Amino acid sequence: MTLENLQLPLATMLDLASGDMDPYALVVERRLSHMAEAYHDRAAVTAAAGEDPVIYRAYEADVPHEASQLVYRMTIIEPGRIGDEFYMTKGHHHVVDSGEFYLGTAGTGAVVMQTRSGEVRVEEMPPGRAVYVPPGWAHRSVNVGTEPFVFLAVFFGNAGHDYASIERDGFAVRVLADGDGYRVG
Ligand SMILES: O=P(O)(O)OC[C@H]1O[C@](O)(CO)[C@@H](O)[C@@H]1O
Ligand SMILES: [Fe+2]
Repeated sequence: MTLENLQLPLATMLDLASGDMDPYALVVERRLSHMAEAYHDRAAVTAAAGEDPVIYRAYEADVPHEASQLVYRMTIIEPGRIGDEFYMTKGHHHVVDSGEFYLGTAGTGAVVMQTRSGEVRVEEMPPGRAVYVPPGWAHRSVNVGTEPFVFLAVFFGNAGHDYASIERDGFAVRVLADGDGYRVG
């Protein structure tokens, strides 16, 4: 066998508590201004706009975004709220319908999943809980706690990110503060 057409194996240190990776590339850093329309409390968006907080970021291993590849990332969602709505990711479908594997590693979070016909499921992702997002389900992760929420995601290299339908229609449910906890409203 020759190495000519073979990619070399890759090893990455993952700090499960902080989300740091080594080696890594910062592939996502989203501030409020990158997703202001996603939050329902417009006055709270305006109030936080000046500070324009970083809501989340993601580190990715050096895996090509191609078919047959498995891309892996650590995502860190900061604790915080815009009004009564917790910090969350923008959310997307995959361009090529394909599943995604999640593993909660620190903090307290949940993932909201929704089909194109409007069916919704919410799963909590405490450290050690794996959630499988099947093909055809849009997904948004939410930090419902007071510490950074960290999770590992693994998805196909050709999955792509389709933001348009979520930007247009949003998710059918929101994850909102409720006393010390949260409710899905
Ligand atoms: O692409 P969005 O919706 O901004 O969310 C980013 C997060 O979503 C994922 O792609 C998982 O679906 C994470 O790996 C990534 O960090
Ligand atoms: Fe995804």
